[in-house]
Amino acid sequence: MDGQWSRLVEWLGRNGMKTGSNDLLVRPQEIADRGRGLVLTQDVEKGTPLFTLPASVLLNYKTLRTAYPYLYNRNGELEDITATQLITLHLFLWRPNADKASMDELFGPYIDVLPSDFEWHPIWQAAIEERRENVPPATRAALEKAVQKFRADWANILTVAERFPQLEALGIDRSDTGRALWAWLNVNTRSVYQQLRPVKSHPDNLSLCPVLDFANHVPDEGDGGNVMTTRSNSLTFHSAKNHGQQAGDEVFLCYGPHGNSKLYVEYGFMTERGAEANVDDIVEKMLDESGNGQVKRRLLKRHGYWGDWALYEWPEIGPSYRLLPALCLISMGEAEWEIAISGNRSFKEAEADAYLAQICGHVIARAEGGVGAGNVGQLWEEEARVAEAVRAKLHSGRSVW
Ligand SMILES: C[S@@+](CC[C@H](N)C(=O)[O-])C[C@H]1O[C@@H](n2cnc3c(N)ncnc32)[C@H](O)[C@@H]1O
Repeated sequence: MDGQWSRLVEWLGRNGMKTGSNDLLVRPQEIADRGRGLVLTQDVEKGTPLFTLPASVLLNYKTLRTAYPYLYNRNGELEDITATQLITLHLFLWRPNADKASMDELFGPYIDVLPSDFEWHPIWQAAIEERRENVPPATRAALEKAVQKFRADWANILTVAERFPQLEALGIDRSDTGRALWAWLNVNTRSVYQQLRPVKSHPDNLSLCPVLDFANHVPDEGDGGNVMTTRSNSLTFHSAKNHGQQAGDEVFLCYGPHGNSKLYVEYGFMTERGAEANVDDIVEKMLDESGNGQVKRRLLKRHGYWGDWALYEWPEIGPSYRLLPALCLISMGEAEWEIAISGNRSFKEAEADAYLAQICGHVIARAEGGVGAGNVGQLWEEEARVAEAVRAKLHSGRSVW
């Protein structure tokens, strides 16, 4: 890593980044159970700028334009391929072979420090090894969705490659799905949101960022550093705003307010913070069995209360609030429910409590059969724990809504 890091810093310097000891205040280091992480090279106050990446060293659809100009329209936007797919294609083409350096003239020294494999990642195990762990239903559904997303992205990359002789000439090995997934997982586990297009929510708003992508996740936003971008698309990483830190301390980034199921599926790791259990499958079944299932489904969708029903341990023990209208619809007439949802009548919480207790029972029972090692075991254990906690709160007579 030392040699690769020196080459990366040298490349960053050549491309306009300030890399002096007072400009770049971090270096990568192996951290137990987290792979590599970023550590401080000196003591810092809270909110200190740790480094600035100029726009030219960020790997995104804008900086790839010189390599694939024929994929862009007159306004400089991608036409037939998404940013995720284009970056995946670029990494696929320039993945280093064995111990050799990447031959990419644009981003070679950066591509050299990307992870050498993702064989430990659940999406890899599902998509390449056809291996499915026995995980809770919502985690399984999310995993299948991610595998489908990868397959669709790879299929479109190949379709585009066929249409453009310039791409075909680069010699894409269509059968090398593992190489494609290596590239795709790099994008999906390491890119950060960066607004590159006028529309904030556009899916092409993402960049792979050298150095920053060594930062590991921390659940509390205030314990992680802050990413600030400028109009010229350069990016500065500031240390945590909650506290100062000392030389040798790890600096983190909060990847978002994600529960362990999402962290497991998307990033392949979990934290110790706050168990949760998604109960979509159980509630769907209860609604169907209560009669008029299709009408109830449409009603909940129309009012934005369909799905994403969960039990939480953090920041407070209880169900997601959106579960209340869904559970009330099990026993209420549709007309009566519409009056309640419009705010003109309140929901009957006592009835919802009874259904919630049933749901907790289901979660606890299914977790008994769901054993597994490591992360998988932890997912099941957390489901049971949160369901027991919610049930205990119900039994104590405290309101859970
Ligand atoms: C953006 S990279 C961070 C750098 C990475 N550790 C490396 O070695 O290159 C994201 C990956 O780091 C690991 N990771 C991040 N935060 C973690 C944490 N809090 N605990 C364990 N692993 C973590 C996961 O493998 C995740 O997919």
